[in-house]
Amino acid sequence: MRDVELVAVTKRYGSALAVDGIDLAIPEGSYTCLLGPSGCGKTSTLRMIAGHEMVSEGEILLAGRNVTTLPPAQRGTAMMFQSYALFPHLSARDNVAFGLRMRGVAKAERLRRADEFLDLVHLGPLADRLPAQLSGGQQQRVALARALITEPRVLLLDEPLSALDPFLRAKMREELKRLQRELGISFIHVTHSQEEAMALADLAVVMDHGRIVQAAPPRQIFERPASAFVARFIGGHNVLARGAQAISIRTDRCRLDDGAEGPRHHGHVRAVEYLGAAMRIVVVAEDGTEAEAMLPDSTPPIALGEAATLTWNAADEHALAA
Ligand SMILES: Nc1ncnc2c1ncn2[C@@H]1O[C@H](COP(=O)(O)OP(=O)(O)OP(=O)(O)O)[C@@H](O)[C@H]1O
Repeated sequence: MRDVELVAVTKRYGSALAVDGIDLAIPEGSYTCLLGPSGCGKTSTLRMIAGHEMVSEGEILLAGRNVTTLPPAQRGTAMMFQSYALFPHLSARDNVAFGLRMRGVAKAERLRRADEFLDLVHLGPLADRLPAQLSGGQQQRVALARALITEPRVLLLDEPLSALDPFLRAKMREELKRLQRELGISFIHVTHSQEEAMALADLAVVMDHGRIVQAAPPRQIFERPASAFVARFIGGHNVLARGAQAISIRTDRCRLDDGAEGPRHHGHVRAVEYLGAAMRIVVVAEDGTEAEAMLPDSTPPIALGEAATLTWNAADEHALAA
């Protein structure tokens, strides 16, 4: 069973093509991240699934039902926006209960359910506070509870973590994953962050210019990027030429020349960064080709401008499609 299926979905704004005939199947109860550079069509795709944007061509199925022309409230989806859009004059509890008011649920039942969902996001004790009396992270939990109280089959999240500081972002990230697992519904999450997608996704969907360039579990994308674009975008890879063939090699598989057999990249050191658990160096060859390596933090100091040779095992090279 699939929670969401996109069939040849295209979105045009006037003559501008934002999403270009994409097919995508999202398995039941899974966490999907849509990622890619700015303008690649992530948000348009999410908004078409929600019904906030009509498709120009193609079909959208939710749990096997064709919802292409249905309004948002009849789709079984809920959306959590980047800006949380809470009502400033309503308490956290009333904000959460609001989702049910629109559906004609009686007041006592609404408030009881609102408390249940506030507990789910660990905000039970703050139910009476107004949004202005809550931190950004807490407001976001209220918004999350408000989206979840309608018991959607699919929760859509548009860059939900981008407004948070790095510490809170990591905490909320864990929280999102926990909720998705506990509720057993599908989350579809738009992000700019490769790291976020890696950490959260069962299925990571990399987009470029309105197309899906790879859709696979994060580990598979990292170990076998489909193209030079994906290898560069996902990070942690060097993309190098082998004659007419492009290959990728993980930067953590590169090491300083230790005399062992293997491909080599010789040049001088252009950058050295101490990253705590690792040291990142960039080596530029005579012809301008760059390669970087994540070296163990125990590596002896290397000076800028020094000659250096990187090497790796040929078996770790991955051939890229053109
Ligand atoms: N309402 C609109 N009218 C016209 N063009 C639009 C509209 N919304 C989006 N676009 C264009 O469609 C393309 C895809 O936009 P979309 O917002 O889906 O990309 P995105 O990947 O979510 O980008 P970002 O990461 O910057 O939010 C872009 O070129 C954008 O300029």
